[in-house]
Amino acid sequence: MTTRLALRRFSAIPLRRLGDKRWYSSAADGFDATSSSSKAQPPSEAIDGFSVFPQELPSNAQDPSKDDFINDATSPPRTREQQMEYNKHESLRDWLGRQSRKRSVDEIVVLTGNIHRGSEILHNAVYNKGTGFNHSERERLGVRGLVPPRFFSIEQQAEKIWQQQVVMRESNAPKIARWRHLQALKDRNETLFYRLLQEHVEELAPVIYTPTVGEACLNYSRFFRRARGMFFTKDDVGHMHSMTYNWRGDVKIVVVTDGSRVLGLGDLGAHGMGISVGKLDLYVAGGGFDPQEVLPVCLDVGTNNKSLLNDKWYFGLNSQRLEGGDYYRVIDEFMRAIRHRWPNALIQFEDFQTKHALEILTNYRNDYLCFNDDIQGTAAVVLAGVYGALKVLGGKDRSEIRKQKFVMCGAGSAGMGIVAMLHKAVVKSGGLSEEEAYDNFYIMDNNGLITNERKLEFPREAAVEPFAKARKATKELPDGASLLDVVTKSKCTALLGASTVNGLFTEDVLRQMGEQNERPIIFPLSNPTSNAECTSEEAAKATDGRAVFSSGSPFEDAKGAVSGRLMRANQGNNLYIFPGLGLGALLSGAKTISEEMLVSSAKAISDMLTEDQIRRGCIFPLIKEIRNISARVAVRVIKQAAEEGQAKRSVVAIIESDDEHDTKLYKYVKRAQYVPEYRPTVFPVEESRRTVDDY
Ligand SMILES: NC(=O)c1ccc[n+]([C@@H]2O[C@H](COP(=O)([O-])OP(=O)(O)OC[C@H]3O[C@@H](n4cnc5c(N)ncnc54)[C@H](O)[C@@H]3O)[C@@H](O)[C@H]2O)c1
Ligand SMILES: O=C(O)C[C@H](O)C(=O)O
Ligand SMILES: [Mg+2]
Repeated sequence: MTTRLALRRFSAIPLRRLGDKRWYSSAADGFDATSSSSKAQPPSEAIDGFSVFPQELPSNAQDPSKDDFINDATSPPRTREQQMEYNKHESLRDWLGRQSRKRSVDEIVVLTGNIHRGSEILHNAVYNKGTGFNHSERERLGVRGLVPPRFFSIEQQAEKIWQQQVVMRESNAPKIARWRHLQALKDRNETLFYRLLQEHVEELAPVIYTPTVGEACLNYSRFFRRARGMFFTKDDVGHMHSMTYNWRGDVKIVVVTDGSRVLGLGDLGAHGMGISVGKLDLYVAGGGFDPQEVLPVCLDVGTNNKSLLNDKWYFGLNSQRLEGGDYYRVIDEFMRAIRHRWPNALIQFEDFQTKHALEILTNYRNDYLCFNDDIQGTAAVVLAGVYGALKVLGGKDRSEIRKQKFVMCGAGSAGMGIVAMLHKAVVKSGGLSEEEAYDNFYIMDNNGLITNERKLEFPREAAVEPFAKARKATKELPDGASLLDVVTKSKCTALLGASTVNGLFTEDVLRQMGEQNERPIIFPLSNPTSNAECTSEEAAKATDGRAVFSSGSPFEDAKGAVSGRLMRANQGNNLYIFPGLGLGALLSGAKTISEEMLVSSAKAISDMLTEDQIRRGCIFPLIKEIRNISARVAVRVIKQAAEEGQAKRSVVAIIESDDEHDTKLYKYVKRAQYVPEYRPTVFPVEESRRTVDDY
């Protein structure tokens, strides 16, 4: 305390950004910052005349509405342009010298929070830059001699790691080996990891996310190296509030799973952590969230997966899943704990089994900033895909959705989320009543076609009920009718799969789709690849390349067997939605996620398609554009929030400012996106006494 007071009196640097961090000083400076002794010396008496002063590393993801976004030259480089400039130089002298030979400084700020010096910095993935520490940082942080002598910029480092990935790709190394290579990088240098991911997102998304993340989740206990995220278990009930304080820093976004339905792989218990981590990697690389502000969570409420329970290395609780009230108590305490600690954080529910997913969403969606990715994110990406497909089909506008007849294979959280949103879109397109619009949908589950004769289990199948009621069983299409019969007799135009059943779209079924449609819409959405209802090759072969194809996991474009026509293999994965939706929701200041925000996200995506892409059969913009796609989605979400009266004043002011507000909002969002750039750790402030040549 006394030390702090001393600091306050003697330091030329304002303390306002210190927060509750302990400040740090090295022994070399002649006093121990952590001591409460009144003998502590003020920084101005540090032996080399410079104070060593802790602050948080400045993020370059900013609240762009704040005035202090633009720095003056004597505060740490915060904007990404300033940080990039700083990082080009091998020492402070070099950096300052280039700015102005006459520049003088008073203090040196060491921006490494309350962590220690030397090897501890090198072993901290947040601060570590490896060979990227410039000479001044090496000196000040006590890492001189602990890293190889030569300085490499982040661009050079990224190029080196990328070359290793290319070698692995070219030597057909398993994707999981590439996943491990990247996780190891993340464990030692997060900034470089995200830099690489951002630069090569098209090739690396399938490595760190779907489908490879599925394989990683299957073996997560064995792959475990370094703790990531937070686990809350059933044994933590009563302690969750306090546990959230074990997590450092501010959190803007939480992805939480209970591991009960990981992709199409079923109950993977505590291994579900892998999916939360993978989603958040895309929030960072694709959405522009600061990696310091994301929190992956796995709720370990047990598992019913026998092989995990019998696996002596399984790292989750060795017990059966909680059910009923006990289960919902865990969820509720978790939700309250998060809100108590980080009141503005967005919570994404991920991979909860269908029997709980809808109920959890219903319980919290009106009071918390939250959404379910599998129900809502998936629905929005499929709606975007259908709008994109209408363009490829030459439709004149979105209202043509009402002419489509959909067969949905899978009546789980994904399938029912999709049809609920498509049904609303059909009704909104005009011309059909709610009742009439149900006729555009045929829902199937493992027992075949679902009709009014089906006995539904409530509340689990409540979402199915209106579709079931409206589909009267007939002699032609009785309850339980087969997929081939349903496809043939319904004359459907679109075949969607969220069934988890690999090969469900058989050659007969695909061929029939091709016979009854000039351009059949075929979406095998189940993940990972091993669960897809069909491959791109199968769809292209059976339809001679005419299908408008989109799968949950990535496939290669494929050629029709007769004409050799190239069929575009789009990837219809909710990765197009969640990063931008989250970004928009948080930047707008919204308190809840509305259905209309999701619909706006879908429209934003299909609006981005270019004529050339449409000609080539693309129904989504390219994944390599994901940061811009996310920014476009965020703009629509912000505007929707404003329309609902949910947006904060500063963004409403932009919207009301003039006709150019879309461009302004876009810039606003882009400025808020974090860019993986090394954050300066050592920085001079206050021009007064010393000149550059003094150090
Ligand atoms: N592409 C994406 O972005 C995305 C998003 C979410 C979910 N998914 C995938 O969707 C799949 C389903 O997820 P869920 O949460 O709804 O799972 P779920 O297990 O709750 O639902 C699966 C449904 O498929 C039905 N089904 C099983 N066999 C069938 C068959 N032979 N014919 C027709 N239906 C059959 C089941 O009865 C059930 O209704 C998963 O593989 C998941 O990875 C993809
Ligand atoms: O995780 C994905 O790739 C998409 C989706 O959330 C799923 O559960 O399959
Ligand atoms: Mg999911």
